[in-house]
Amino acid sequence: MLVTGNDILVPARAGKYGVGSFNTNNMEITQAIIHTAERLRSPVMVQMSEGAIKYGGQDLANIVIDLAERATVPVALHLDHGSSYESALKAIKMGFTSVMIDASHHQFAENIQETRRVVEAAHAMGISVEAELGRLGGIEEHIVVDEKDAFLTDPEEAVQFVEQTGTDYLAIAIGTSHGAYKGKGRPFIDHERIEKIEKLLSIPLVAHGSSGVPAEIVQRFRDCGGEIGDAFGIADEDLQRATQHGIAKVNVDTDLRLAMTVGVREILKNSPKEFDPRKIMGPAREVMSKIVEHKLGVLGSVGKA
Ligand SMILES: O=C(COP(=O)(O)O)N(O)CCCOP(=O)(O)O
Ligand SMILES: [Zn+2]
Repeated sequence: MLVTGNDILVPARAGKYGVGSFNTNNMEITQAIIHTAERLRSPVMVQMSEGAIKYGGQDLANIVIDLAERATVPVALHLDHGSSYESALKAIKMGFTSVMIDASHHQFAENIQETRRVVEAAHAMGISVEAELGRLGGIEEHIVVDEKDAFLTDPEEAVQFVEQTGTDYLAIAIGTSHGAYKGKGRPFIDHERIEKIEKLLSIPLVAHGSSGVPAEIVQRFRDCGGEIGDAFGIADEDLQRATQHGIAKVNVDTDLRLAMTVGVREILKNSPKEFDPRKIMGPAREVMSKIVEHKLGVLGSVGKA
């Protein structure tokens, strides 16, 4: 059933498990997310960035909404990284049941002001809101301590921010970063910071940049002609620890991008005569479903619906 983000994330925070929030850009990605969640009796969030909305528009949103409405588990449609009040309202008009206003690149006061505007409008329409404080940035050994802190979320500021905006859930910067290159080996995650914020805030916390970039998928990507550098993602153990301390929404996009591409490349490489889209996108959907299944297992949401 199609529900709001709060309907899914408030129980997740209370139950100390994470909910995967997977980006979609087409039908097959959407099916892999929702059908796998149904099979595993797991709540799930499907998110579209502004880039996905530009690419697929209401057509893609309607695919998500239709699958979500018919799903036997709770599904929310979430705007990922909404860049303005107007973008958030447009998404709500399109049928989104959760919206992010990402004003984290503004000064603290402006972030509060912009976020509060969206919260007031969204709440008037029964839609829940994600905001962001702090800035995602990979943490590398060479970044000195004070620079590192400039990126990461300040726990005391987070309390003020939530009190003054009324946001339903908060994306915090804890050392993760978007994309396939999150730091050598096992990227740094500031668990102490998460645990400080957990003690101060009772709302669901959000981790962006949480793809695991599994070595097996990276190798398959290379083996079928893909070119990728030293790619590393967030360790399963780090995600599991974070979900025990307030992280309830976990963003994953890169893993599904890699999985879909591996599925397509392997078919095109191994079956050069193939040009039936169902025989190309179908296997890609399978590779993605396996990634979703693994993630839901890591986050502990299996059987929670
Ligand atoms: O946190 C994440 C993804 O993290 P990941 O790269 O670790 O999967 N996201 O919010 C996904 C952002 C996708 O935006 P766009 O469609 O504009 O490229
Ligand atoms: Zn993000």
